[in-house]
Amino acid sequence: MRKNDNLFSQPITDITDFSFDQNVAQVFPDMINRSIPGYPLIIDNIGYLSEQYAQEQTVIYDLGCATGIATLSIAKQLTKSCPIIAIDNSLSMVEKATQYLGQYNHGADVSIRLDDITLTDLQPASVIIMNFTLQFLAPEQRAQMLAKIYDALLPGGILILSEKFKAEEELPNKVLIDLHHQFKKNNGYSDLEISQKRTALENVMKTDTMSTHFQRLTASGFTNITTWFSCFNFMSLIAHKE
Ligand SMILES: C[S@@+](CC[C@H](N)C(=O)[O-])C[C@H]1O[C@@H](n2cnc3c(N)ncnc32)[C@H](O)[C@@H]1O
Ligand SMILES: O=C(O)C(=O)C[C@]1(C(=O)O)C=C[C@@H](O)C=C1
Repeated sequence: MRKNDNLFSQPITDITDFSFDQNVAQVFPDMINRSIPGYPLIIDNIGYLSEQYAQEQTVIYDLGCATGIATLSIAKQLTKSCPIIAIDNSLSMVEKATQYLGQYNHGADVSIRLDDITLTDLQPASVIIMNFTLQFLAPEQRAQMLAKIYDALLPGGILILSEKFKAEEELPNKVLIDLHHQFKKNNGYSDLEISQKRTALENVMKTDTMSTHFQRLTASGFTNITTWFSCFNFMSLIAHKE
């Protein structure tokens, strides 16, 4: 049963920075489904794209796997013989992911690791997923992370990168934020919940513009960058290594 996210429903006098602690891990599936437009569609297609681009006997990474929702989608759709390695640096998330993946008889070789993705070495891989994870790294760590991913990818490999983004100009940005907030309201979040969570995220989730994403990926060597999903201020793209 999915636990309802009401973490920000009561007035909080001193709002602390958002972190992926036990409280968040408990309600995470509900939180992410009600917060990111098109999340189930993104998850389905991550599984589909992973199966399409996976190369036999190479690794598939899910970096910042949280409770393992994308990992499971990959595991369910994969017909190739590829180990799936899901990594997160939150113990509560890794515990949840282990429990969640354990409930399914998906038949894939999945390992879930507690590790910091900025510090861990990556093995040669054909598919690397970062589904709303890069945005939680410090901005100065992001180019280095992408360079490491690019180095680990085999020719023909792909990165699937999903992010919340900001528009270049103030008014378009406001339009996207308003639409997102309306989406959250339609999913049962109050104005107070929306604003308190926004404050909690302010210091820890610094979003980039689409042009920053494209430029940084291109500078790392990626080609044929395609935004395959976009709704309000959320997007998912696929970037190739030739
Ligand atoms: C928004 S969640 C990702 C959602 C998940 N990928 C999905 O598809 O449901 C971001 C995750 O990244 C993890 N994370 C943030 N920084 C990390 C780091 N340096 N190393 C490993 N995991 C990290 C957090 O613990 C959190 O679980
Ligand atoms: O809830 C919001 O307003 C968000 O910005 C969404 C977002 C994300 O983009 O990852 C932020 C934190 C939670 O992990 C779930 C969703």
